[in-house]
Amino acid sequence: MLQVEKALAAVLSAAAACRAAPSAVPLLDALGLVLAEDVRAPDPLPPFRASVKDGYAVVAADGPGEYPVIAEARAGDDALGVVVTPGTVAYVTTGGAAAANCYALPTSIRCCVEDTEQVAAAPDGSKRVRILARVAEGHDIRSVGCDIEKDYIVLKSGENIGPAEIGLLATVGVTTVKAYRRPTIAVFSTGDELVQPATATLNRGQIRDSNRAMLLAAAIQQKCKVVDLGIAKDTEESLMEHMDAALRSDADIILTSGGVSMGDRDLVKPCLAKMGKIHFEKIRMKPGKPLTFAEITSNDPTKPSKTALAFGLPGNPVSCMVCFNLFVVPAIRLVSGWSNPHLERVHVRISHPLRADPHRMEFHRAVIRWVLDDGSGRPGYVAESTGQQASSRLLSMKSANALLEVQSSEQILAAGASVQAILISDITSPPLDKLPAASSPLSSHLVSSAKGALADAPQVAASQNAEVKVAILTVSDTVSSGAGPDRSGPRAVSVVNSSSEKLGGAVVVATAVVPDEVDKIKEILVKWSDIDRVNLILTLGGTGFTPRDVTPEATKSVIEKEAPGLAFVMIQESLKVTPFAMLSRAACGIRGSTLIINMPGNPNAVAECMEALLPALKHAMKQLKGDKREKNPRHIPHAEATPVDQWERSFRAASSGGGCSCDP
Ligand SMILES: Nc1ncnc2c1ncn2[C@@H]1O[C@H](COP(=O)(O)OP(=O)(O)OP(=O)(O)O)[C@@H](O)[C@H]1O
Ligand SMILES: Nc1nc2c(c(=O)[nH]1)N[C@H]1C(S)=C(S)[C@@H](COP(=O)(O)O)O[C@H]1N2
Ligand SMILES: [Mg+2]
Repeated sequence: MLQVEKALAAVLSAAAACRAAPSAVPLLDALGLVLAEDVRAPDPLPPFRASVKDGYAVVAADGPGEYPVIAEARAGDDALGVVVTPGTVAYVTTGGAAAANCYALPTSIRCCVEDTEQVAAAPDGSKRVRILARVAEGHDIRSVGCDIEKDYIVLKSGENIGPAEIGLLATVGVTTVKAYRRPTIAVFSTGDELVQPATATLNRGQIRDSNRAMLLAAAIQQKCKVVDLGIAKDTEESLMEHMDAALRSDADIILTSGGVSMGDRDLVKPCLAKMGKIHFEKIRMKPGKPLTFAEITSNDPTKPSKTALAFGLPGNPVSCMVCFNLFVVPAIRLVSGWSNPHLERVHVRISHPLRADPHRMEFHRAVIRWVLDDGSGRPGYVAESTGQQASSRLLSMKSANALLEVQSSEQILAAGASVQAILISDITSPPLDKLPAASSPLSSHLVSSAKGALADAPQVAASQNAEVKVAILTVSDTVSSGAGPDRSGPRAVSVVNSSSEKLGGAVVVATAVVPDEVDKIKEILVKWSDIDRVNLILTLGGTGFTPRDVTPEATKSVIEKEAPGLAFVMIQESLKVTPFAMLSRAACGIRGSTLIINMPGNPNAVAECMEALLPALKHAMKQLKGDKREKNPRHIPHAEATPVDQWERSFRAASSGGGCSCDP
């Protein structure tokens, strides 16, 4: 079975080759598309010296006083011929032209009308005004091109076009733009048991087809054109007919659901094999294991050869939808020109215990929301499960805005543990009557739901009472820039959770990702140590020899006492795994009552290093808390020791013929 990451990599490499050619798109139709060209400003903005506010153009040297108003330049006027000379002023409005050729001298605009007083008109009826304040030259004037310079590249190829970008295109006069079109997606369901959703009465053995409507909606939500190809029977003939129809529809992506597992009439895979190349057909994930991915080619002689990405999604509706989000959405994004097609991830804290699957990574459906206190005393995201997670139970997808990535393990993740959440929808504020009020600290909610949820499971203390509060810092330019997923952080969370008891009741209370920069690393180490008072910080990555590897330097600059023994043991044990372990310059040490341990960035390294440290970490944690009883396990308390004359003892040993190392 393929790992999820490897499967996604296979999908993305195929999708990259299928990227649709860019085409000219009218301005408003470009919304949501990806730009396929750089866009330059043909002229400066503002094209003339413009007033920032409503007020008066004055000669700066004149200063406060009463002056005749000789002209008016409103927004839209060209203000040509308006010349403000010493002893005169001109009324201007925001955006009104105040170009240099309007005024004889370098002038300033005293824009705040509030800094002036209207006075009675002159006997000849001309307007006069009292200026109350002195102004510096150029004050409140937008110089030519101060917002956008001529020839400036306002938008680059590869950028997503949202409303602001549409505004920028309009600003520089672009009304048709080159952009990547969204793929066309053909959808059909498979299964003899399926009937149309409109079927009022179901005969025995029949179920309504839910997946097709769901996938069509999901594709439309991704701004794709869709082709609805109905329901295929569980026969090779019907399946091939639907596949051909999908290719004839010029679809870039074909989505089928059902018939990809081990059943004797699961015929989608053999059909895909006949029509093209299957890239993979089983994934180590839950739900969604039977997902099949292929590239198939139309052999319609009347048309140029066309290759389409074919996803054989599992029949169970939840499996189908989870696979759509994890694999089809990134493929759509890449075909549509996105440079980073990955789904957005956030770290969340679970508000009740979660049992991990022992064999496969699980994508647990959840509703995440932002709360003022996520249980660690600080604001953060909290995740509520959508309940029973059977892959046939579409209710477990209802309202779900995230998939919690639960690494496979024998453990139960404690309430309050931190996991990575993959965003699959907007984070909306749920109806308050459904969830505890945002202000109530999560901790009270944690304890009640933990007690109820898995009474028989070994309860680990909820985070705020945790014996050992752990924080995990992923140090990586790649992950912090969003160019790739954080594989080490979630793995470290899982390792800590599975070692919780051996660590004396450890819970991950905070996770973060920073680039390989000393200041950024130091800042969070100091905050977690001095403010949040966590007991143990694990940093992941940046301990090697590359120029950007600076985690040890950052760590040494914040620790007060070194703990070289920990680094020694990690390397010693790691050398049994890889000779490259000698390349880790990991540093370990103590700041206040916080132990900071650098670990290598390889996801396996965390488990390997934690394994090496476990025998002594619980002891170390207790010592850090000042637990005086925590001495060497073989410690003989002074009070009980019978006084021994150490010299006498050595003399006797030496003179008893036992010989001594210093004897000639
Ligand atoms: N379009 C659909 N709408 C609703 N339910 C469906 C749909 N397609 C399949 N199912 C249901 O999903 C379950 C699995 O269907 P099927 O056996 O075809 O899936 P599969 O791809 O072979 O994967 P697996 O059998 O491992 O779930 C069945 O209970 C089936 O009735
Ligand atoms: N246990 C263990 N230690 C390990 C590794 C590993 O995979 N497992 N990777 C090694 C490698 S390849 C390097 S380059 C150094 C530094 O890795 P880092 O720069 O990600 O910290 O850690 C080394 N130590
Ligand atoms: Mg099946």
